[in-house]
Amino acid sequence: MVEARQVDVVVVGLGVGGEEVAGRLAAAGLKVIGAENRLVGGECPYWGCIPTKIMVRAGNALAEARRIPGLAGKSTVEADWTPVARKIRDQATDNWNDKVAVDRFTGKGGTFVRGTATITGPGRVRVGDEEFVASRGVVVATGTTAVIPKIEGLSGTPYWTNREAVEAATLPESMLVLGGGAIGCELAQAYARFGVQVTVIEGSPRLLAMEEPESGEVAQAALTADGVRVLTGVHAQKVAHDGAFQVTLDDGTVLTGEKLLVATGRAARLGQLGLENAGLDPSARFITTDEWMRAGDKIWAVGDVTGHGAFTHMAMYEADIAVRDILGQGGPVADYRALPRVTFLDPEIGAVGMTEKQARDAGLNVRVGYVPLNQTSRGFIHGPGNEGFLKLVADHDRGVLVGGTTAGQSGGEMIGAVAVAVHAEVPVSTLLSQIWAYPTFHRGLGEALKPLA
Ligand SMILES: Cc1cc2nc3c(=O)[nH]c(=O)nc-3n(C[C@H](O)[C@H](O)[C@H](O)COP(=O)(O)OP(=O)(O)OC[C@H]3O[C@@H](n4cnc5c(N)ncnc54)[C@H](O)[C@@H]3O)c2cc1C
Ligand SMILES: NC(=O)c1ccc[n+]([C@@H]2O[C@H](COP(=O)([O-])OP(=O)(O)OC[C@H]3O[C@@H](n4cnc5c(N)ncnc54)[C@H](O)[C@@H]3O)[C@@H](O)[C@H]2O)c1
Repeated sequence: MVEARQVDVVVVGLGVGGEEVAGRLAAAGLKVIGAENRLVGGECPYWGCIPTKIMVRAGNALAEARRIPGLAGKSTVEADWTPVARKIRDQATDNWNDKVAVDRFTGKGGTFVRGTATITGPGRVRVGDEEFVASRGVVVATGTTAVIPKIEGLSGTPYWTNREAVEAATLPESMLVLGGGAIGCELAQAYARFGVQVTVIEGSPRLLAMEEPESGEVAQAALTADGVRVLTGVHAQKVAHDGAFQVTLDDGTVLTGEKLLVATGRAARLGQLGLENAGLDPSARFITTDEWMRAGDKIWAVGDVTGHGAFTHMAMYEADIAVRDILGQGGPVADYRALPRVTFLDPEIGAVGMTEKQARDAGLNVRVGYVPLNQTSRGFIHGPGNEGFLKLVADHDRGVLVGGTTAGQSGGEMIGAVAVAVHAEVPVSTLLSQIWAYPTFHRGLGEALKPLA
């Protein structure tokens, strides 16, 4: 072991959040060590958001072409995965090579260290043979990895997680998907649109269990329309693999599939990080932070690892707060009231803030506005492909929106308007006096607002 190097900050994990923190601090002139044991950029560019949205975009193009009959003539669609896999490999991920990202960081003046970092004391981090002492502190941004449930026979089989599903150069004939959350649903629809026979097995009574019940219904209808078999309220009891997978459910049904995708959630792996050496609890599910992303003395945490929502925009948001704190720049602190999220199905399901149930459970005087998209002018014009709804949740006592869902064509774009209203606490009365362009999808928000007056 060589003598410990004195630096200003060590960032552990250079995924979305860590890369942002490390790059900005280095650009500001601090002596920054960025440690990453896999690829700089993290899950989002290599196995998450970007490649999966390339798949979704391609699948949506196929679906739209298949809507031409009855709308505009005839179409013959022949799906081909090759350009999708090529774009992911050659353009999006550089064949899973992070040289560009490493250069981006070192170009800002940061020092990059490849390897697994562990915290050895307050402000101290070891990576391989090197030890660093950070005078300002350590930022933990180690993200999450796929949870693999304890199901008899599963371990040891060649099951897939999102990583293998993203890296696939060719598609299987069939795929069983364990878990009907965002990952399971998005990948199920994309694969199905390329001709894969997909079955989704979801343990809870509905898909997208964290969102509005109506969102789960829309997701289930959309997947079913694409030929996906959706099973809810059932659990896998046993998994076997003999070239193909057999999954036995708790009701005795046996399902077979060429591949098995495990998409049953993600977890922060805190046990191996040495958090106890910095006074933090390594057995916790997530790292607890205050409004400045401080987890303790001279230690910050940002991104998935804080448990505030596993989204790239959350990692970027928290990174910005930690950077401002470390540089003493002040500004707004963390505020999670208007957290937006989009499940990239067709139809897209945008959501922000509280669901109706969350608002009721919080004891608010709730009013709800709801409009099916196909009952709006634009929905009528657009069909086929006009499934979805707009739902707004208001705190009637304060006269503001606390949440909303925009499911439908451009649902992920529409949610922006609701997010502004929730974030800025625009009075419902002000929103009701707004002019909404005709005939847009978002004009339906004006209708959904009416019962909230
Ligand atoms: C299939 C999929 C699709 C997704 N789609 C979206 C989407 O459309 N929109 C969206 O907002 N979010 C999406 N997400 C979530 C998004 O990818 C994550 O929220 C985001 O990557 C979190 O960033 P992070 O920096 O917290 O963690 P990560 O990106 O996971 O980065 C953490 C990094 O730390 C490294 N690391 C861990 N431990 C150590 C250690 N001890 N030493 C050194 N390095 C370490 C890891 O290798 C990793 O590179 C998706 C996720 C998945 C899996
Ligand atoms: N578009 C996006 O922003 C996007 C896309 C993908 C992922 N993500 C992020 O990644 C996170 C992880 O995604 P995910 O889909 O893996 O997790 P998730 O927590 O959203 O969904 C996992 C689902 O698996 C089910 N489940 C758990 N164990 C099961 C079992 N043994 N059998 C059957 N079902 C089981 C759960 O009931 C749940 O519905 C998301 O919560 C989200 O924050 C975001």
